[in-house]
Amino acid sequence: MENIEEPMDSNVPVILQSEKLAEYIVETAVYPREPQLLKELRELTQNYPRGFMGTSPESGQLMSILLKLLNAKKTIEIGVFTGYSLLLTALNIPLDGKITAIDIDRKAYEVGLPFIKKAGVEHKIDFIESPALPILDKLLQDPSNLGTYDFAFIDADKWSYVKYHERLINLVKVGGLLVYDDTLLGGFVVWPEQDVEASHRPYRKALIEVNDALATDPRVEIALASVGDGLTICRRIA
Ligand SMILES: C[S@@+](CC[C@H](N)C(=O)[O-])C[C@H]1O[C@@H](n2cnc3c(N)ncnc32)[C@H](O)[C@@H]1O
Ligand SMILES: O=c1cc(-c2ccc(O)cc2)oc2c(O)c(O)ccc12
Repeated sequence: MENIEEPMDSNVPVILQSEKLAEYIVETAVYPREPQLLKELRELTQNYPRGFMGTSPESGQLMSILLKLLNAKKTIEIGVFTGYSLLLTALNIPLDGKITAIDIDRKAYEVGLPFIKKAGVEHKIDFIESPALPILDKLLQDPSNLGTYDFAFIDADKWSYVKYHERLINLVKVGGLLVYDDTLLGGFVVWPEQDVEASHRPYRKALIEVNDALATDPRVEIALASVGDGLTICRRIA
Protein backbone atom coordinates (compact mmCIF):
# COMPACT_ATOMS: atom_id res chain seq x y z
CA MET A 1 0.00 0.00 0.00
CA GLU A 2 1.22 3.50 -0.81
CA ASN A 3 2.51 5.38 2.21
CA ILE A 4 0.52 8.62 2.22
CA GLU A 5 2.23 9.91 5.35
CA GLU A 6 4.72 12.73 4.69
CA PRO A 7 7.91 12.63 6.75
CA MET A 8 8.06 15.34 9.43
CA ASP A 9 9.90 18.32 7.96
CA SER A 10 10.94 19.81 11.28
CA ASN A 11 11.98 18.42 14.64
CA VAL A 12 9.02 20.03 16.42
CA PRO A 13 7.31 17.15 18.26
CA VAL A 14 3.75 16.55 17.09
CA ILE A 15 1.72 13.88 18.88
CA LEU A 16 0.02 12.84 15.67
CA GLN A 17 3.48 12.50 14.07
CA SER A 18 2.19 14.33 11.02
CA GLU A 19 2.30 18.10 10.95
CA LYS A 20 0.06 18.08 7.90
CA LEU A 21 -2.65 16.15 9.72
CA ALA A 22 -2.39 18.44 12.77
CA GLU A 23 -2.70 21.48 10.47
CA TYR A 24 -5.62 19.88 8.64
CA ILE A 25 -7.49 19.41 11.92
CA VAL A 26 -7.10 23.01 13.08
CA GLU A 27 -7.67 24.56 9.66
CA THR A 28 -10.74 22.45 8.86
CA ALA A 29 -12.51 22.02 12.17
CA VAL A 30 -11.06 24.45 14.71
CA TYR A 31 -10.06 27.89 13.38
CA PRO A 32 -13.19 28.43 11.25
CA ARG A 33 -15.42 27.85 14.30
CA GLU A 34 -13.34 29.61 16.95
CA PRO A 35 -15.27 32.47 18.62
CA GLN A 36 -13.87 35.84 17.45
CA LEU A 37 -12.67 37.05 20.87
CA LEU A 38 -10.86 33.77 21.54
CA LYS A 39 -9.20 34.01 18.13
CA GLU A 40 -8.07 37.59 18.85
CA LEU A 41 -6.76 36.61 22.30
CA ARG A 42 -4.92 33.59 20.87
CA GLU A 43 -3.28 35.74 18.20
CA LEU A 44 -2.26 38.39 20.75
CA THR A 45 -0.86 35.69 23.06
CA GLN A 46 1.34 34.30 20.27
CA ASN A 47 3.37 37.52 20.46
CA TYR A 48 3.47 37.58 24.28
CA PRO A 49 6.54 36.13 26.08
CA ARG A 50 6.14 32.34 26.38
CA GLY A 51 3.02 32.62 24.24
CA PHE A 52 3.39 28.95 23.29
CA MET A 53 1.99 28.09 26.74
CA GLY A 54 -1.57 29.11 25.81
CA THR A 55 -4.09 26.27 25.76
CA SER A 56 -4.48 25.00 22.20
CA PRO A 57 -7.72 25.93 20.41
CA GLU A 58 -8.39 22.29 19.55
CA SER A 59 -8.27 21.37 23.24
CA GLY A 60 -10.47 24.37 23.90
CA GLN A 61 -12.99 23.12 21.39
CA LEU A 62 -13.27 19.79 23.22
CA MET A 63 -13.53 21.57 26.58
CA SER A 64 -16.40 23.71 25.25
CA ILE A 65 -18.40 20.58 24.49
CA LEU A 66 -17.59 19.01 27.87
CA LEU A 67 -18.62 22.16 29.75
CA LYS A 68 -21.93 22.31 27.89
CA LEU A 69 -22.67 18.56 28.24
CA LEU A 70 -22.00 18.84 31.96
CA ASN A 71 -24.07 22.01 32.39
CA ALA A 72 -21.06 23.19 34.36
CA LYS A 73 -21.83 26.11 36.65
CA LYS A 74 -19.14 26.09 39.33
CA THR A 75 -15.63 25.62 37.97
CA ILE A 76 -12.01 26.06 38.99
CA GLU A 77 -8.94 26.69 36.86
CA ILE A 78 -5.29 26.38 37.84
CA GLY A 79 -3.01 28.14 35.37
CA VAL A 80 -4.65 31.10 33.67
CA PHE A 81 -1.77 32.77 31.79
CA THR A 82 -3.36 35.28 29.33
CA GLY A 83 -6.76 33.67 29.77
CA TYR A 84 -7.60 31.63 26.67
CA SER A 85 -9.02 28.66 28.62
CA LEU A 86 -10.54 31.06 31.16
CA LEU A 87 -12.45 33.07 28.55
CA LEU A 88 -13.46 29.84 26.83
CA THR A 89 -14.83 28.46 30.12
CA ALA A 90 -16.63 31.72 30.89
CA LEU A 91 -18.29 31.61 27.46
CA ASN A 92 -19.54 28.06 28.06
CA ILE A 93 -21.09 28.34 31.51
CA PRO A 94 -24.39 30.06 32.31
CA LEU A 95 -24.78 33.76 33.22
CA ASP A 96 -24.74 32.92 36.94
CA GLY A 97 -21.82 30.48 36.57
CA LYS A 98 -18.61 31.02 38.56
CA ILE A 99 -14.94 30.31 37.88
CA THR A 100 -12.27 30.38 40.57
CA ALA A 101 -9.17 31.15 38.51
CA ILE A 102 -5.75 30.85 40.15
CA ASP A 103 -2.39 31.99 38.82
CA ILE A 104 0.80 33.46 40.25
CA ASP A 105 0.98 35.88 37.29
CA ARG A 106 -1.55 38.71 37.38
CA LYS A 107 0.26 40.57 34.60
CA ALA A 108 -0.49 37.79 32.10
CA TYR A 109 -4.14 37.65 33.26
CA GLU A 110 -4.43 41.38 32.64
CA VAL A 111 -3.35 40.89 29.01
CA GLY A 112 -6.52 38.91 28.39
CA LEU A 113 -8.79 40.91 30.68
CA PRO A 114 -9.98 43.36 27.98
CA PHE A 115 -11.24 40.37 25.96
CA ILE A 116 -13.04 38.99 29.01
CA LYS A 117 -14.63 42.41 29.60
CA LYS A 118 -15.60 42.76 25.93
CA ALA A 119 -17.30 39.35 26.09
CA GLY A 120 -19.30 40.54 29.12
CA VAL A 121 -18.22 37.61 31.30
CA GLU A 122 -15.96 39.27 33.89
CA HIS A 123 -18.64 38.89 36.59
CA LYS A 124 -18.25 35.08 36.38
CA ILE A 125 -14.55 35.18 37.29
CA ASP A 126 -12.87 35.30 40.68
CA PHE A 127 -9.17 35.68 39.81
CA ILE A 128 -6.81 34.81 42.66
CA GLU A 129 -3.17 35.81 42.32
CA SER A 130 -1.40 33.08 44.26
CA PRO A 131 0.32 29.72 44.06
CA ALA A 132 -2.53 27.24 43.71
CA LEU A 133 -1.75 24.76 46.50
CA PRO A 134 -2.47 27.02 49.50
CA ILE A 135 -5.70 28.22 47.86
CA LEU A 136 -6.85 24.64 47.29
CA ASP A 137 -5.98 23.77 50.90
CA LYS A 138 -7.98 26.78 52.10
CA LEU A 139 -10.98 25.77 49.98
CA LEU A 140 -10.78 22.25 51.45
CA GLN A 141 -10.94 23.61 55.00
CA ASP A 142 -14.50 24.80 54.37
CA PRO A 143 -16.78 21.72 54.29
CA SER A 144 -19.32 23.64 52.20
CA ASN A 145 -16.88 23.51 49.25
CA LEU A 146 -16.44 19.74 49.26
CA GLY A 147 -17.87 17.95 46.22
CA THR A 148 -19.37 21.14 44.80
CA TYR A 149 -17.32 21.92 41.67
CA ASP A 150 -18.60 20.68 38.32
CA PHE A 151 -15.37 21.14 36.41
CA ALA A 152 -11.68 21.69 37.12
CA PHE A 153 -9.08 22.59 34.51
CA ILE A 154 -5.43 22.14 35.41
CA ASP A 155 -2.76 23.75 33.22
CA ALA A 156 -0.02 25.05 35.53
CA ASP A 157 3.28 23.71 36.90
CA LYS A 158 3.37 20.12 35.68
CA TRP A 159 5.30 18.75 38.71
CA SER A 160 2.40 19.73 40.99
CA TYR A 161 -0.39 18.03 39.01
CA VAL A 162 -0.52 15.00 41.35
CA LYS A 163 -0.74 17.30 44.40
CA TYR A 164 -3.49 19.29 42.67
CA HIS A 165 -5.32 16.07 41.85
CA GLU A 166 -5.27 14.93 45.49
CA ARG A 167 -6.95 18.21 46.49
CA LEU A 168 -9.28 18.69 43.55
CA ILE A 169 -10.70 15.17 43.76
CA ASN A 170 -12.38 16.27 47.00
CA LEU A 171 -13.61 19.59 45.63
CA VAL A 172 -15.13 18.23 42.40
CA LYS A 173 -18.49 16.47 42.73
CA VAL A 174 -19.03 12.81 41.85
CA GLY A 175 -19.86 12.95 38.14
CA GLY A 176 -17.79 16.13 37.71
CA LEU A 177 -14.68 16.44 35.54
CA LEU A 178 -11.03 17.16 36.23
CA VAL A 179 -9.24 17.97 32.97
CA TYR A 180 -5.44 17.99 32.79
CA ASP A 181 -3.63 19.72 29.92
CA ASP A 182 -0.29 18.76 28.31
CA THR A 183 -0.36 15.13 29.46
CA LEU A 184 1.35 13.94 26.26
CA LEU A 185 3.83 16.84 26.28
CA GLY A 186 4.25 17.03 22.53
CA GLY A 187 4.92 13.29 22.46
CA PHE A 188 7.98 13.51 24.75
CA VAL A 189 6.43 11.08 27.24
CA VAL A 190 7.36 8.19 24.91
CA TRP A 191 10.81 9.48 23.96
CA PRO A 192 13.85 7.94 25.65
CA GLU A 193 15.05 10.44 28.26
CA GLN A 194 18.43 10.95 26.58
CA ASP A 195 16.73 12.04 23.33
CA VAL A 196 14.81 14.83 25.08
CA GLU A 197 16.48 18.22 25.44
CA ALA A 198 17.80 18.58 29.01
CA SER A 199 15.48 21.51 29.82
CA HIS A 200 12.42 19.40 28.93
CA ARG A 201 13.39 16.32 30.92
CA PRO A 202 11.79 17.44 34.22
CA TYR A 203 8.47 18.02 32.37
CA ARG A 204 8.71 14.59 30.73
CA LYS A 205 9.36 12.91 34.09
CA ALA A 206 6.53 14.84 35.79
CA LEU A 207 3.99 14.00 33.09
CA ILE A 208 4.90 10.30 33.07
CA GLU A 209 4.25 10.27 36.84
CA VAL A 210 0.97 12.15 36.37
CA ASN A 211 -0.20 9.74 33.66
CA ASP A 212 0.64 6.72 35.84
CA ALA A 213 -1.13 8.25 38.85
CA LEU A 214 -4.29 9.08 36.88
CA ALA A 215 -4.35 5.73 35.07
CA THR A 216 -4.29 3.84 38.38
CA ASP A 217 -6.65 6.08 40.38
CA PRO A 218 -9.84 4.11 41.14
CA ARG A 219 -11.70 7.33 42.08
CA VAL A 220 -11.88 8.41 38.43
CA GLU A 221 -12.58 7.04 35.00
CA ILE A 222 -10.30 8.59 32.43
CA ALA A 223 -9.78 9.27 28.75
CA LEU A 224 -6.43 10.57 27.51
CA ALA A 225 -7.32 12.41 24.33
CA SER A 226 -4.49 13.05 21.86
CA VAL A 227 -5.76 16.55 21.19
CA GLY A 228 -3.48 19.57 21.40
CA ASP A 229 -0.66 18.63 23.76
CA GLY A 230 -2.68 15.79 25.30
CA LEU A 231 -5.78 16.30 27.41
CA THR A 232 -6.65 13.83 30.17
CA ILE A 233 -10.32 13.93 31.06
CA CYS A 234 -11.07 12.42 34.47
CA ARG A 235 -14.64 11.86 35.67
CA ARG A 236 -14.96 11.47 39.42
CA ILE A 237 -16.78 8.23 40.17
CA ALA A 238 -16.11 7.87 43.91
C1 LIG B 1 0.48 26.82 30.51
S1 LIG B 1 0.17 28.31 31.27
C2 LIG B 1 -1.60 28.33 31.38
C3 LIG B 1 -2.25 28.51 30.03
C4 LIG B 1 -3.71 28.89 30.12
N1 LIG B 1 -4.52 27.80 30.56
C5 LIG B 1 -4.20 29.42 28.79
O1 LIG B 1 -5.27 29.00 28.31
O2 LIG B 1 -3.53 30.26 28.19
C6 LIG B 1 0.68 27.97 32.90
C7 LIG B 1 0.36 29.03 33.93
O3 LIG B 1 0.54 28.45 35.20
C8 LIG B 1 0.96 29.45 36.09
N2 LIG B 1 1.56 28.82 37.27
C9 LIG B 1 2.77 28.23 37.36
N3 LIG B 1 2.96 27.77 38.59
C10 LIG B 1 1.83 28.02 39.29
C11 LIG B 1 1.41 27.76 40.63
N4 LIG B 1 2.19 27.13 41.50
N5 LIG B 1 0.18 28.18 41.01
C12 LIG B 1 -0.63 28.82 40.12
N6 LIG B 1 -0.28 29.10 38.85
C13 LIG B 1 0.93 28.70 38.45
C14 LIG B 1 1.92 30.28 35.25
O4 LIG B 1 2.06 31.57 35.82
C15 LIG B 1 1.25 30.26 33.89
O5 LIG B 1 0.49 31.43 33.68
O1 LIG C 1 6.96 24.65 27.91
C1 LIG C 1 5.94 24.73 28.63
C2 LIG C 1 6.05 25.06 29.97
C3 LIG C 1 4.91 25.14 30.74
C4 LIG C 1 5.01 25.52 32.15
C5 LIG C 1 6.23 25.58 32.78
C6 LIG C 1 6.32 25.92 34.09
C7 LIG C 1 5.18 26.24 34.79
O2 LIG C 1 5.27 26.60 36.11
C8 LIG C 1 3.96 26.19 34.18
C9 LIG C 1 3.87 25.83 32.85
O3 LIG C 1 3.68 24.90 30.24
C10 LIG C 1 3.55 24.60 28.92
C11 LIG C 1 2.26 24.37 28.40
O4 LIG C 1 1.18 24.41 29.19
C12 LIG C 1 2.10 24.07 27.05
O5 LIG C 1 0.84 23.86 26.57
C13 LIG C 1 3.20 23.99 26.23
C14 LIG C 1 4.47 24.20 26.71
C15 LIG C 1 4.66 24.51 28.08
